[in-house]
Amino acid sequence: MNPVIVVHGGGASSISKDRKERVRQGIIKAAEVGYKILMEGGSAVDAVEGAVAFLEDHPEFNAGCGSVLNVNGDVEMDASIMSGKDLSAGAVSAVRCIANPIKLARLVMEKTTHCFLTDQGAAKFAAAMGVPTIPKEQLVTERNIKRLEKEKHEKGALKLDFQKDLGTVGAVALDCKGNVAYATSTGGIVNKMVGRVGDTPCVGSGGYADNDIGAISTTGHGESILKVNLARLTLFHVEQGKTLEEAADMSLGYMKSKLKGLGGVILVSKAGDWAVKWTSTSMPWAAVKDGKLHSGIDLHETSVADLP
Ligand SMILES: CC(C)C[C@H](NC(=O)C[C@H](N)C(=O)O)C(=O)O
Repeated sequence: MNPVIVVHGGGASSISKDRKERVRQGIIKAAEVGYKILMEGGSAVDAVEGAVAFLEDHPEFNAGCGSVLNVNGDVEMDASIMSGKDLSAGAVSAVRCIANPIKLARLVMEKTTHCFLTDQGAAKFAAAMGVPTIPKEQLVTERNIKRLEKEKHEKGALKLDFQKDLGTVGAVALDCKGNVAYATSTGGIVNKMVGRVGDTPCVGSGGYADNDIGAISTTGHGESILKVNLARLTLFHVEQGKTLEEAADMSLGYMKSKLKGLGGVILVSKAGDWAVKWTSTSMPWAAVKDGKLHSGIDLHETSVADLP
C-alpha cells in the first residue's frame, strides 16, 4: 500500500497576509513530518500523532501553543485520536498546562480501558504517565491575548462569523499496511465559557477512522459539528458509495443548511484516495502521496510539488 497523509490547519474566515506564508510553511512541514514517519514504516497512528504534535508546537495554529483563550484568558484544549484497525480511540478535553494534548489522547487510547478523560482526571492521568506540566503562559501567544480583548470588546458573544485567523489542526493517514487513523487537536473557540467542550475530542464529530472505509478529521463551528456528527456522517455517505468529494459536499452542505454552521474536512479512503473540502472561506491543508506534495489555503488555489 502506498502511504498517504493529509493535514489541515483549521477553517478560518480569512487569513491575514502576513500570517499566510507562516501558515503555509507550517502546514507543509507537518505533512512532511507525517509522511516521513509513514515512509520509515511507522503506523498511521504514529503519523497523525506526529503531524498534529508538530502543529500543536507551532504558535500560528489554534492547538497546543497558540491555542485561543477562554473567557478567563486561560487555555483549555481538546484532542482525539483513533485507529481504524480496531476502532480504538482516545480523547481528552479541557486540559491545561501540557504541550501536546494529542499525545495524552494517545495514552488514553493505549494505556487505559477508557476512551475519554476530561479536566482534572485527564491531568491526574497525565501526571501518572510522566507527562510534564508546563507553565500556562507557555501556551499563550500575544496574538491570542489581543484576539480575546478584541472579541470581548466588539462582541462579547460566541459568534461564528467573527472567528478569524484560527487554526484547529488535524491529520488523516493511510500506512503501508492499509491501516488508517485520524488525529484532531484544538484550543476551541475564542472567549468560550470555562469547561466548554467542542467537537474535536468527540469521536464521530471531530474525526473518525475505520479501515473498512477510511479516515476523516474535521474543523469548524464545534456546536454545529457536534449536532450533525460531521465525521461519521461523511463516512456514512462514503460507505453508501459516494466519492470522498461528494460525501464531504453532502455532509458540509447539510450542516450549513440545517444550522448555518461552517467547517472543513480532510479525508483518506481505504484505497488511498484523498480529499479536502470546506465551507469556511479558507482552510490551510497539505497532502502527500507517491512523493508528491499538494497544498493550498484558499478555494481554487492548489499547488503540487515534488517532495524535497
Ligand atoms: C470558525 C472555525 C471555522 C475556525 C476553526 N475552529 C475550530 O475548528 C474549533 C473547534 N472545532 C471547536 O469548536 O472547538 C479553527 O480553529 O480554525
